[in-house]
Amino acid sequence: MEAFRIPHLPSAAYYIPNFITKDEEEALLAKVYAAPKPKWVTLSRRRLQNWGKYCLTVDGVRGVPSARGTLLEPLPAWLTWPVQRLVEQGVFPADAPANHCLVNEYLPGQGIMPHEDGPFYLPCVATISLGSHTVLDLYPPQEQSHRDGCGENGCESDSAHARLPAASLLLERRSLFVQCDDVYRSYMHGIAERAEDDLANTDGTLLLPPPQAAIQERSTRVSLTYRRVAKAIRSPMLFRR
Ligand SMILES: O=C(O)CCC(=O)C(=O)O
Ligand SMILES: [Fe+2]
Repeated sequence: MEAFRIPHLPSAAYYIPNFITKDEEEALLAKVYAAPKPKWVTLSRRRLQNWGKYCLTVDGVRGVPSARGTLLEPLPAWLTWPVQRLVEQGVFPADAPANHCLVNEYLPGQGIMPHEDGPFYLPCVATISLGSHTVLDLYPPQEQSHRDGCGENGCESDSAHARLPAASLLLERRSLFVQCDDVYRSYMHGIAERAEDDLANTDGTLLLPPPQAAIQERSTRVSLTYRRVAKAIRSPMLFRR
């Protein structure tokens, strides 16, 4: 992985262009869009699918995260081969592979507020981009008191937008982006709500290689974000009284 390390950032962020082939991208997108309608959670700025884990409410039914714990269910087969490739690539160890995947869909003009993914997961997230590039902004650490609401993707911050990103990274379609350890724990990441990106005019450092044209129009992007749930309970039976 060292060969793919992004310079000028703390330990550690990595970028691998063309991590998957065009055929693999097409097959993954077909599966994402073949998922049953109720699998989609529609938020104001994007839609998402949650695979591999679910949480219990105090009543013991599926629902939002709670102190009762996180339960794991196996990832479907179509989301499993990338898990294996991430192990082969050295992103996750073979004895602790990714066991959870959030699938995000962004239409042009949509994004995600600056946030951190939080202690729910081991400090490493691997993102495969499908269908479109995007530009991901990384924001340097800030005071605890500025952290706002917490939800499915971690803790968000409105105030981070007011600051300049430490880096803006071009994530091409079919690429892999990995953030671990210090970057995972202390930086926030977000995607500005834009329909196009002016790659000649970013606030922070832009990841090379530069594309042919400075203005890149976004199309619909689907991201597969693989993580490992830190502490999971494997059997719902534990919750029966
Ligand atoms: O779509 C992306 O690349 C970022 C998604 C993200 O930050 C998340 O799911 O927590
Ligand atoms: Fe995130």
